[in-house]
Amino acid sequence: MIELHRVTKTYNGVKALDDVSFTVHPGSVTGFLGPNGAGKSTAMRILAGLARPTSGRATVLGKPYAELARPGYDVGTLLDAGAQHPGRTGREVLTLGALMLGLPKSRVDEVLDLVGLTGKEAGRPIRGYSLGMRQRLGIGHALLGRPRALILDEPANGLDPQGIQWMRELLRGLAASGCAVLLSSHLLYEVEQVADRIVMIGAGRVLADGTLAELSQGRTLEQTFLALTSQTFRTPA
Ligand SMILES: Nc1ncnc2c1ncn2[C@@H]1O[C@H](COP(=O)(O)OP(=O)(O)OP(=O)(O)O)[C@@H](O)[C@H]1O
Repeated sequence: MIELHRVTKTYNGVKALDDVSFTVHPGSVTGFLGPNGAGKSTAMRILAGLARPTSGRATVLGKPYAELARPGYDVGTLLDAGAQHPGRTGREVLTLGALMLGLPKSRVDEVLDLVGLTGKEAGRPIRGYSLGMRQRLGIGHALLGRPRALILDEPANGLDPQGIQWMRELLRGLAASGCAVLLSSHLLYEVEQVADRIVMIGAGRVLADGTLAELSQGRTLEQTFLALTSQTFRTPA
């Protein structure tokens, strides 16, 4: 379970998150949607222990990230696919991750296979990777410890249609095995295909939280999104 309970985050007096609560249950893919600057990354960074809430509580499997005894086994995160050192190879990144978790080297090959990176690609420095390859590597890194919760910030960016279909099946499979998946994206059609629940935020506040059917009521997710978020845009003076 991934949970935010009444989380507020203030940067220099500006509320990036304002009393935000939602829950991602085991066995579900929850799409986390909102316009640019709505607060999605801030919420995910707080859940991953990279930022502190100004008030409220953020937990994964019942505990704040910093209190998890085995974080790499409990939660996998992909917050910025570009965050790896460009001089490292994909295999080196995964091997370092596996070493940190005490996993055998064979797990690196399993994960490469899972995310569809070939041995040749894995042996190349990341600076030569396409965005889609970086995303695949980042997803693989998040999955190394077979975590029970996944926090993925825009993982579909840069994936080609086959890659998007692959990710859809991967995330559905992970949810079917009991994983709680929180997935932010601006690709509304894709979210519609993969998510069973949606949390929509705008200007730091939760605008909607429910199943796709509850939110859409016969409309597309895009129509629902535009209707709900239009009030959160500021009109230029
Ligand atoms: N470190 C920071 N310092 C100051 N303000 C910040 C910081 N991080 C985020 N913000 C502000 O918090 C608000 C929410 O930003 P955030 O990156 O969480 O939005 P987002 O929904 O992830 O946007 P996007 O879809 O563009 O990635 C924005 O107004 C942003 O400028």
